[in-house]
Amino acid sequence: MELTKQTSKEKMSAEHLLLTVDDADHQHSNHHDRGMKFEIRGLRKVSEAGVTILNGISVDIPKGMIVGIIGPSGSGKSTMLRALNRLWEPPSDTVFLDGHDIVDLDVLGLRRKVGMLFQLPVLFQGTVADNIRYGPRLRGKKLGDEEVSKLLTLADLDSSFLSKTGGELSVGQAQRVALARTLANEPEVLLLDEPTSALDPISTQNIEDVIVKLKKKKGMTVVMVSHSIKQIQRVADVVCLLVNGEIVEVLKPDELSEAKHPMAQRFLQLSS
Ligand SMILES: Nc1ncnc2c1ncn2[C@@H]1O[C@H](COP(=O)(O)OP(=O)(O)OP(=O)(O)O)[C@@H](O)[C@H]1O
Repeated sequence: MELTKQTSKEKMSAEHLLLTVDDADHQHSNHHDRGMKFEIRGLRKVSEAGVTILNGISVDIPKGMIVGIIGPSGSGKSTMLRALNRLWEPPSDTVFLDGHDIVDLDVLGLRRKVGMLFQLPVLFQGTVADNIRYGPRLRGKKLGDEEVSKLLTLADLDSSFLSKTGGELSVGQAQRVALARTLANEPEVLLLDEPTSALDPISTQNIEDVIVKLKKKKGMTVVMVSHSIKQIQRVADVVCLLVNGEIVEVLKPDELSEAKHPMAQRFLQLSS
């Protein structure tokens, strides 16, 4: 994968950060039946108290890529992520999905296309199968047992989980059910807000494997907030460093040690 090389200063002053992808695997795969791109342009958020939370973020999130978002606590990572499916409503003309301003899209349709997974899974009452059938049922589609099992397999769980309830699952298993439930909506993009921070290393690896598989086999676009530099290095194709509501660096995972911004360097030193 080649990203257009820019100096840090050029990056900071660029109106937007354009990632040019030249990824042989990305371009020549036949499996890419999912994935949409986001363009974020000058995204700002100021709190009611006048505090700047996002300070004009501009970045492209290309189709079929895993984009990692890292940065210190309170830097605006979750706020940025939540703008992408309008859990926080961004201003018009700032977030575009395949060229469409997302505030003009039907919000439920947007959230089907742009699925989200949080730090802690919250399962609905009923069985695992009920949870997975929930989203499609809202659209009048009844998933058969085979389809439900396939979704479970995709999330690395076997059919023995179908009849279990939330209380019978570990947090890691529940997170995989939450992932299967999101995948039941056939999303094109996955937003992941620290999806493994409550999980043990094995469950973390399971989720990471599924995320990478979804990108490779389905061409899913993934935006992942993580506090773990190592995780981002394992999973992401490109990393955005967010400091004080601004993207100060866009790097390949193996270039993270070359981050120039002082806050970014400090964060990276403390995290590694
Ligand atoms: N609705 C809101 N009103 C006021 N302040 C907010 C609101 N939402 C977020 N903030 C503040 O904005 C800043 C960024 O929050 P955000 O949760 O996006 O950061 P983060 O980088 O995801 O942090 P963490 O890594 O701790 O989860 C924080 O200082 C937070 O307190």
